[in-house]
Amino acid sequence: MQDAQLILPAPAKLNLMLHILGRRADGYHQLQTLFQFLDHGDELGFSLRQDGEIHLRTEVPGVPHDSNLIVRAARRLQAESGCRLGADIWLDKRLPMGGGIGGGSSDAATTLLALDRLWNLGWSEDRLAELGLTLGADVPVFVRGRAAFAEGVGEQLTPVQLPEPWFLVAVPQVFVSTAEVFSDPELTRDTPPIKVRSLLEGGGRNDCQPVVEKRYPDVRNALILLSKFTSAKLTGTGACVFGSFPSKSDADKVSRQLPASLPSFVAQGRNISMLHRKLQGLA
Ligand SMILES: C[C@@](CO)(OP(=O)(O)O)[C@H](O)COP(=O)(O)OP(=O)(O)OC[C@H]1O[C@@H](n2ccc(N)nc2=O)[C@H](O)[C@@H]1O
Ligand SMILES: Nc1ncnc2c1ncn2[C@@H]1O[C@H](COP(=O)(O)OP(=O)(O)O)[C@@H](O)[C@H]1O
Repeated sequence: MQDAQLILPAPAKLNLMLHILGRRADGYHQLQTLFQFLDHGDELGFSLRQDGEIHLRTEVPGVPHDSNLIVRAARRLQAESGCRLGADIWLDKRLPMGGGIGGGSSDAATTLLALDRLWNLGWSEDRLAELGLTLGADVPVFVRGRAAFAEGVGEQLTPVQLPEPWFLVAVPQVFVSTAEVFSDPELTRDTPPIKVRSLLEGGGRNDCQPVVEKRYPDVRNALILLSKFTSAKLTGTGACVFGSFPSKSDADKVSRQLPASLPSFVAQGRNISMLHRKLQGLA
């Protein structure tokens, strides 16, 4: 990482609510969800290579080099732009994988924005978000970096201004498969659409929660534990669960009361992602 020319964050996100409205012919689900960023995330370092090679210098257990979303994002941007330059990339992985807080998607978005700069491509945000969508449904919101109400499969984004409370995010030690949750016959798929203006802070439910609670007792236990202190909810398809607090010290206090078997972290909700705040500072 110390050899990197450009070091950028890849923040986590929360789905403050997630409704499932229906299913498209291709099996993908139509959602309404509210994304807010957290001031906590991975960190990536980038250095230019003249030989066109893309090398992720950090090993990620369980994820082969070529299937890492960082490498896939870099190679896709290279192919689409016709750029002959390459990159060495380092990753400081802090976010739990498969946690519903978007670590992989955020890493991919940070890679797209970093290499657009490093390779001097001058791509628009629209073009980067469109390419991002081919990598995953959550990549566009990280490319745009603004808290948003999302519709479609998560790619139709309406920026929103939300309160920025402190969140306690508990991390049950299980891996939840997004595809498995979405293929569960018991999943609610008929929630009526709501209008963005009718959304209240923290309002709305997560339609995936009953299915995930049933399949993963550790997630259910985490929700029960956190519910003793505040209203607790699942983010995305889990496994992480979260609750909000008016101050960091309130959140820290509850974090200290959770059992050692349930790791957690405290972070502030942000309407502009820390990636975009850093990029604006560099501009
Ligand atoms: C539902 C969300 C909410 O944030 O869950 P999390 O992954 O964050 O938990 C995301 O949109 C997930 O996005 P992402 O994790 O990028 O999913 P993808 O790789 O695109 O899809 C994984 C699998 O989930 C199913 N899938 C995903 C998104 C969607 N709107 N409908 C689906 O049916 C599909 O079976 C797909 O093959
Ligand atoms: N850079 C990456 N970071 C995390 N996961 C990655 C990455 N690249 C590929 N993956 C794959 O994506 C899966 C989901 O990752 P992640 O984004 O952390 O979860 P979620 O979508 O639940 O928030 C992981 O299990 C892993 O196999």
